[in-house]
Amino acid sequence: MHVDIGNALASVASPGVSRESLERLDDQVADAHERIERGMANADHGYESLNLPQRTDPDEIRAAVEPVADAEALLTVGIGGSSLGAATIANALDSDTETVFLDNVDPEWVTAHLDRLPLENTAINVVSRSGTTAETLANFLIVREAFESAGVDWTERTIVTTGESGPLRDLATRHDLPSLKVPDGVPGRFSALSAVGLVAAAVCGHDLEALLEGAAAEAETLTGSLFECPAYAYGATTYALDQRGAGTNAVMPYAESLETSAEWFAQLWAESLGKDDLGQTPARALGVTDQHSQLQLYRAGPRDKLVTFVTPREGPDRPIPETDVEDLAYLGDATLGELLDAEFEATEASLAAARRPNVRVEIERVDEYELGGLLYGMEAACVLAGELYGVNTFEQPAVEWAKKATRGLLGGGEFEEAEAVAEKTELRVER
Ligand SMILES: O=P(O)(O)OC[C@H]1O[C@](O)(CO)[C@@H](O)[C@@H]1O
Repeated sequence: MHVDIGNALASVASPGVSRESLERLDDQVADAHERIERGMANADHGYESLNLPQRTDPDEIRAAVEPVADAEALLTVGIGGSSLGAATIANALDSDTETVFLDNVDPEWVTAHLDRLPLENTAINVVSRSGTTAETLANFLIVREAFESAGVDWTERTIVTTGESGPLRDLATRHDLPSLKVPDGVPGRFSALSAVGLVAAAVCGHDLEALLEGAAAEAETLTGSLFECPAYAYGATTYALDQRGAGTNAVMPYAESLETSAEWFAQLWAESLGKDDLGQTPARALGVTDQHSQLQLYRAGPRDKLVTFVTPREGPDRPIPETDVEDLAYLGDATLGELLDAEFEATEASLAAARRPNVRVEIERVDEYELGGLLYGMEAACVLAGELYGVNTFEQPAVEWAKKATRGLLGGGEFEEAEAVAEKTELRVER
């Protein structure tokens, strides 16, 4: 990926970061890079994520999905990092395989998906590192029941990706299901370039080697300076802007195919950096659509955010037909791609003109190689930012409270968190 931080400089934006500040910060980047390199070399928890381009075995993944490689549809049952990486890749790339990601427990929504999928020709990709995530297991039990009710042998259509032990590992063993292991030392939000993210890509027929080669090429750019490494330029600049008041990072891809990547980024950024009262709030946006929605706030609201544009340099195009509507005649001389590019450049300039910080992240095009580089680059940026914040990037203790409360509310044990739910302070305003 390529990064342009020009519109984040103090000479352009407020909040902004001066070149001098970036040069001082670069010393911390160099120290952080040494810790990151050491962590990778030692395969330390979390840092191991940045070794995935070398660790992941595409042949092992293809072998596991071989029984369902011809599936008409793929149903992925997982949540958070066990779904978003796979969804980012699947939703970015064209495939004849219909993909559905069950990463919520909305009964109407789950039922609607199950009712319309051709279950006899649908593969089930159930993913959970722990194997105990309530949403994933509840949805898997419902999916299994739906297959049984339809007379389809779910054991012939299911691939399991999970940890070394736990209920899902037991299920795979009991039913002799094709299974893959969630790699040790890789938190879910950093696992897109492992079996967790690549089983879906394999079933969809995507080029796993190209995804990993793009990631490996991005890994080669990791040097000790933000002025030489795009990932570190992004991680350091967003950190510096947050330190200067940009507490929100609105990620705005200018491609429908990259919309899910903003959702994936949101988990990566929030769950990695949101600790010890620190962290930057990721907001999800989409270009051009949000120029007619959130741009008003970004350009004229509080000076508390930066906008991260993610844009492919090239892609398929389509001419706009001529029109006899005089005011719109200029459109007939253009293509949709030219309109999209003009709108992106205009919006980027619009923010700079209002001295609102923004960063441009570019990839050549939306293909496996470039996507692998983007995923890896943002992961490396996040690891660097975590080093600069001084937080524990790779744990997520704050999510456990609600899990315990949920379990307590459903009679799954005695949890004081569940009691706290009952003590909610109310001030109801009824219609
Ligand atoms: O893969 P698992 O263990 O089902 O966890 C799913 C997701 O839930 C979390 O643990 C947060 O609850 C995420 O970090 C993770 O990606």
